[in-house]
Amino acid sequence: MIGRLNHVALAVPDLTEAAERYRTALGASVSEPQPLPEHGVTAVFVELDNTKIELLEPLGADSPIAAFLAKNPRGGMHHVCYEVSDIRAARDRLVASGARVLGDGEPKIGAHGKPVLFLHPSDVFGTLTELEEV
Ligand SMILES: CC[C@H](C(=O)O)C(=O)SCCNC(=O)CCNC(=O)[C@H](O)C(C)(C)COP(=O)(O)OP(=O)(O)OC[C@H]1O[C@@H](n2cnc3c(N)ncnc32)[C@H](O)[C@@H]1OP(=O)(O)O
Ligand SMILES: [Co+2]
Repeated sequence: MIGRLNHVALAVPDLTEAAERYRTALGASVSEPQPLPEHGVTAVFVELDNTKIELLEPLGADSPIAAFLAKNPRGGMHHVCYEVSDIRAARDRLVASGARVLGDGEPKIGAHGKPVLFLHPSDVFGTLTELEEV
């Protein structure tokens, strides 16, 4: 069911500083900032040969990553994202296995313009897990 690793997301306290560090010290190709108000974050993507790194900073008062950054003020690994071909079938299979889907359970459009869902970290061994339909 799950396919490629689409991205690994890092929450950072300062997106501009993090993007610049990836560009200069790590020599990476980094996208321009992408505000995602419906998700409460601003994101950039670091393009790698085999996957992407998503750098995230909070956007707005109700950002879902604010509590994470309060606990991890220097930033930290926030979630992984796997690709699936049918996100509703994947959701239904995971819910049938006892996993909780966050939000109202309906896929939302993510940073890549594709439907995404999140599984509660407690149901996937402590790692917040995103699915993206490709
Ligand atoms: C979709 C656009 C973009 C894309 O790729 O396209 C993105 O990826 S946007 C990413 C930002 N959006 C989300 O993360 C949405 C899903 N996340 C959530 O709904 C929350 O972050 C949630 C529910 C996972 C945690 O919310 P919050 O931290 O406010 O709640 P708690 O503090 O009560 O935490 C509950 C429990 O979960 C543990 N936790 C929290 N965040 C993480 C994490 N990133 N990885 C692992 N575990 C996490 C937290 O420590 C608590 O554990 P407990 O043992 O109960 O103390
Ligand atoms: Co993501």
